[in-house]
Amino acid sequence: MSVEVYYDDDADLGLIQGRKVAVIGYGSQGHAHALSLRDSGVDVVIGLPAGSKSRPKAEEQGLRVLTPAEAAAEADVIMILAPDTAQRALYAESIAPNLTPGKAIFFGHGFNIRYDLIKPPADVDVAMVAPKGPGHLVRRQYVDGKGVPCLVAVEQDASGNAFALALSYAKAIGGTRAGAIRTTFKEETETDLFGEQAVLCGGASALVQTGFEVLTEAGYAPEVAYFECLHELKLIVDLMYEGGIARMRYSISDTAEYGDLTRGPRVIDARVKEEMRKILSEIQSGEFARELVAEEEAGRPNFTKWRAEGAAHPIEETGRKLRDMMSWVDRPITETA
Ligand SMILES: NC(=O)C1=CN([C@@H]2O[C@H](COP(=O)(O)OP(=O)(O)OC[C@H]3O[C@@H](n4cnc5c(N)ncnc54)[C@H](OP(=O)(O)O)[C@@H]3O)[C@@H](O)[C@H]2O)C=CC1
Ligand SMILES: CC[C@](O)(C(C)=O)C(=O)O
Ligand SMILES: [Mg+2]
Ligand SMILES: [Mg+2]
Repeated sequence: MSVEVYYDDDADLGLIQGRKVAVIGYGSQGHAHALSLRDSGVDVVIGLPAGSKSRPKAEEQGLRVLTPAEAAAEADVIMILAPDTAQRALYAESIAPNLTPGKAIFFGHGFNIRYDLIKPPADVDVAMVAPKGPGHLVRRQYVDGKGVPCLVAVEQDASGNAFALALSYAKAIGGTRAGAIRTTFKEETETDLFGEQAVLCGGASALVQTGFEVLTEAGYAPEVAYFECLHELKLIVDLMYEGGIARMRYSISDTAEYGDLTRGPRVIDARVKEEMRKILSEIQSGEFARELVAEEEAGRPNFTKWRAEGAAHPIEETGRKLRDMMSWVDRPITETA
């Protein structure tokens, strides 16, 4: 199945330049969208609660900051870039009363629409512009004259022009420089959750921690285990990123490649694949979303405990010491904020 990809020449920047955009939230994605929209000639206002710690950052960058309700009231296009778990209450309290007919509500991830946590009225456009990369990279690429590919979707086309407007927004943040792929809220949400849970974040973190534990419990030095299980992962992933798994295998030794081909499938075996399918079905059925919402409503008791346990894992202390020896690992991820 082929996808539709749109580039700069397919998008009319004038559409978004003719609207006032409220960016609600000024974190990883919010700062990247807001600064790049502004640099693309768009009239932007930031919506943040009164006590938000992001307020000084946005103000230092010369942006006008209002409350979410005030920003939504002023704007024609309201981009929601607050945490997914905060969006339902934010929408009910501050956005819905100001989402008047003819406006557009945009998202950076489809979670709250896909799981019916937010139900906009029928007379507004509902669309998504979701960069496929962390916000700080989105901003850095824009500044460098490049862009991060993004997904664009329309859930509700009240104006008849929602896709063109979303594409225009994607152009303003650099997305169509690299390519904007048309998708649906359902596809973006389900694949994004699956990717971060099974492979990118959950799968990779568990693989690294487990490998480190096996080596250190067998008596090997934590420093050596860190290099083998975490540090070198970036070097290997960079090769995959540049030329696929085949390119990575071309670069490594025959010894490593033979071990990869024979041992990899023993680590990620049929049981792991079955578990991945189960994780996907929990995403598709809404079970994961219900669990996340319940955890949030209960005040994050498990989330907080598991986050602290992860931060206390011995690999973190070893990593801190070793990274001090690496002068090139010194570019803070927040530097564009
Ligand atoms: N991180 C990423 O790179 C990606 C994120 N996305 C999506 O983008 C969206 C934003 O995620 P992300 O950028 O990671 O979020 P962050 O956690 O980095 O930032 C959230 C921002 O929202 C503010 N905020 C918190 N609560 C509220 C509220 N009630 N009303 C208004 N603002 C609030 C925070 O302020 P304070 O500083 O006060 O907490 C902060 O400025 C999510 O939908 C996410 O799934 C999509 C692709 C990649
Ligand atoms: C991989 C994590 C992510 O989906 C992302 C940066 O794309 C997220 O939700 O942060
Ligand atoms: Mg993602
Ligand atoms: Mg995600």
